[in-house]
Amino acid sequence: MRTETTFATDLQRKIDMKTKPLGSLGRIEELATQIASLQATLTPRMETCQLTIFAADHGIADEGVSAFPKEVTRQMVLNFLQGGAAANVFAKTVGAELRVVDAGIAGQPFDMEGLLDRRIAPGTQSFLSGPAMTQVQCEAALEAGRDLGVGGDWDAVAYGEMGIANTSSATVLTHKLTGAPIDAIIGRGTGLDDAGLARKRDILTRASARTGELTAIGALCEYGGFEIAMMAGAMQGAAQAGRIVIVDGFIASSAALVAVRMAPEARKAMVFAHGSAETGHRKMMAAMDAQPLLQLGLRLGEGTGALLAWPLLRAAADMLNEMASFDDAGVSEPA
Ligand SMILES: Cc1cc2ncn([C@H]3O[C@H](COP(=O)(O)O)[C@@H](O)[C@H]3O)c2cc1C
Ligand SMILES: O=C(O)c1cccnc1
Repeated sequence: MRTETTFATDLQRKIDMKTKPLGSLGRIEELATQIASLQATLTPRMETCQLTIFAADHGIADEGVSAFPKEVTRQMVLNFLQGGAAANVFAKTVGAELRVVDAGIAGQPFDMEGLLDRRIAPGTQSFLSGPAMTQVQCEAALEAGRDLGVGGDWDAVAYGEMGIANTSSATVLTHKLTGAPIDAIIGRGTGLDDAGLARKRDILTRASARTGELTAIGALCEYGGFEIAMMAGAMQGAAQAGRIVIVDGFIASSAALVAVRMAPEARKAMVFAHGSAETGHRKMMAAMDAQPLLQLGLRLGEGTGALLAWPLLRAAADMLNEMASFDDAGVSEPA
């Protein structure tokens, strides 16, 4: 049996013998190394990708922390099901599958084809005055996520979200899990003006003062959302199944942070797609020692950035599998 070190040496040698100057494919070489190591093969498969969008509502939305009303969560889910959102369009562009999960949208359950029902409750409670969810709800959301993450036969999975006010959840979660001040993490989300941002800052500061230091699951119960908890569970499940997890922007990264704090091994499966325009995203990246692949100024969520990064993963695997070596091509090695 191949030991871990000979595998790593063989893999590096395979990359270095390709017809290119040493290291000249930069981050693509790093990606190839990550993918091949995760799949434990020198010929990894990276052909199929599925994006799951988790949708849920947030009690904290009623405090006026978003530029948009709560109903938009539900309206956007209809838009996903009709194929009209940015995530639908990009999924088509890059050849990825898309599915949508109701993790806890406010109001009555939908009865619509194409929507997976994993509803925990019709939205969380406002975390200004008490926990967003009970421990039982939190564990149910994590478990439903793990099930969804483990299932399927995709080479890579991407996770996105829809939930008005979920940048507020992501902000307080990151504050609690990294210790970075709220001020260094908070942003305008869907586009708050100065007065709106001041209000969001006040609400989140007061909400965060309710509790002291928290464990990852404790922070998730207090300040999370059902879509964030389910996403964190899905990331753990997919990582456990040895599948690449493409992490989207600000909200998805807060779920990744929760997942990694609960199960550090999950980090190995994660590829961070892009640097969100929401400033606090940098704190999350630093906390997970991650360098996002793309810088596109995105601040949408839905998994849009994750989808755009998917072709880079395919390119990395194709490089390993299809590119000629100096020997194959009869190209001279460096003098
Ligand atoms: C039309 C529309 C489509 C979206 N798609 C994703 N988001 C993004 O914005 C929300 C988070 O920002 P905040 O915390 O400021 O509410 C989430 O639903 C996120 O997915 C959207 C927001 C809107 C308005
Ligand atoms: O980066 C993101 O995922 C993001 C930022 C702002 C609003 N919604 C999503």
